[in-house]
Amino acid sequence: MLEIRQLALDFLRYRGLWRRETVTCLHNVSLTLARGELHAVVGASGAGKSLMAQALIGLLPGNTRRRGELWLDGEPLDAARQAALRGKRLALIPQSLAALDPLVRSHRQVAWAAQRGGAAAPWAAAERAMAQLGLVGDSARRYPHQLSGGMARRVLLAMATAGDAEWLIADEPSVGLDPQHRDGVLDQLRRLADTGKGVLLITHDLRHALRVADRVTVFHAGTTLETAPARAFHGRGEALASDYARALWRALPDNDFARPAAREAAQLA
Ligand SMILES: Nc1ncnc2c1ncn2[C@@H]1O[C@H](COP(=O)(O)OP(=O)(O)OP(=O)(O)O)[C@@H](O)[C@H]1O
Ligand code: NI
Repeated sequence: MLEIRQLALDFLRYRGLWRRETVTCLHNVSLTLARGELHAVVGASGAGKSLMAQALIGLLPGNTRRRGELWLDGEPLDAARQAALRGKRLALIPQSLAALDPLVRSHRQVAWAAQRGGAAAPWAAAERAMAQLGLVGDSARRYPHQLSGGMARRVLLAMATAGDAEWLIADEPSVGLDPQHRDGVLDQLRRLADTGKGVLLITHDLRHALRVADRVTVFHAGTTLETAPARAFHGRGEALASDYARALWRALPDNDFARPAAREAAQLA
C-alpha cells in the first residue's frame, strides 16, 4: 500500500531583494493506492497534481519544503528509500516531454530504463514495451526531436513499463494523443493494474479516467477534496460528497453539460 498522509508543500520565494516568503501550494493531500488498483487523480490545471507526483517519487523542485508523511507497505517512504526505489519499484511517467534525452535514440532510452528497472534482457524488454504501445520499426529508433508529441509520450510510458515497477505514477500520460492511442495507453495502464501493479493516473479528464479507474480522487486548489469509487460518478452525482466533484461530473458532455448550480459555479471559479 502506498499512502500519502496530510501532505503539504510550501514554496520559498523572494519578494523584492531581501524578503523571503513561503507560499503554500499543497495542503491536506491524502490518498492511498493499493496493489491491483488503478486510482485516478482528477483536477483542473494548476491544482497541484504534478507536484504531488513529484513529492511521491522524491523529485521536488529545490525551493520547496515538504510536510506530512509518505508510507509504503507500512514503512515511511523517506528520501533515501525513494532514491533506492525510483526507476525500479517506483516509476514515474512524467508530464513533461523534456524528460527525454534529446541526444539518445528512443529505443536506447527505453532499454536503459528497462535495465535500471531490473529487466534481465533490457533490449528485448524495451522492444516489447514499445511494441505494446505501437512503437515499432523505424518509429522506435528515432531521436526525440523526430517524434510527434504523442509518440514521445508513448516512449515515456514505455520507459516506465519496460522494467518491472510495482508502483506506477502516470502524470497525464495520454494528453495530446489521438483517441485510438489514448485508449491504448489507458487500456495498458488498466492491464498493469490487473496484473497486480498499483497505478496512479493523473489527468484533468474525468471522462477518460472513469473508463478505466477503480477509484477517483478529486483534486482542487492544492488539496484532495474526496475519493470516491468510479461507480459513484453516476446519475446526478448523488453519491458524491463534494459539490465540486458533482459539478465536474455533471459538466461532462454525456451528462448534457448540466449547468452547475450557482453555489457550485462559485466554487469552480
Ligand atoms: N518550481 C515551482 N516554483 C513555483 N511554483 C511552482 C513550481 N512548480 C509548480 N508551481 C506552482 O504550483 C501549482 C501547481 O502546479 P502543478 O504543476 O502541480 O499543477 P497540475 O495540477 O499538475 O496542473 P496541470 O494539469 O496543468 O499539469 C501551480 O500554481 C504552479 O504554478
Ligand atoms: Ni501537471
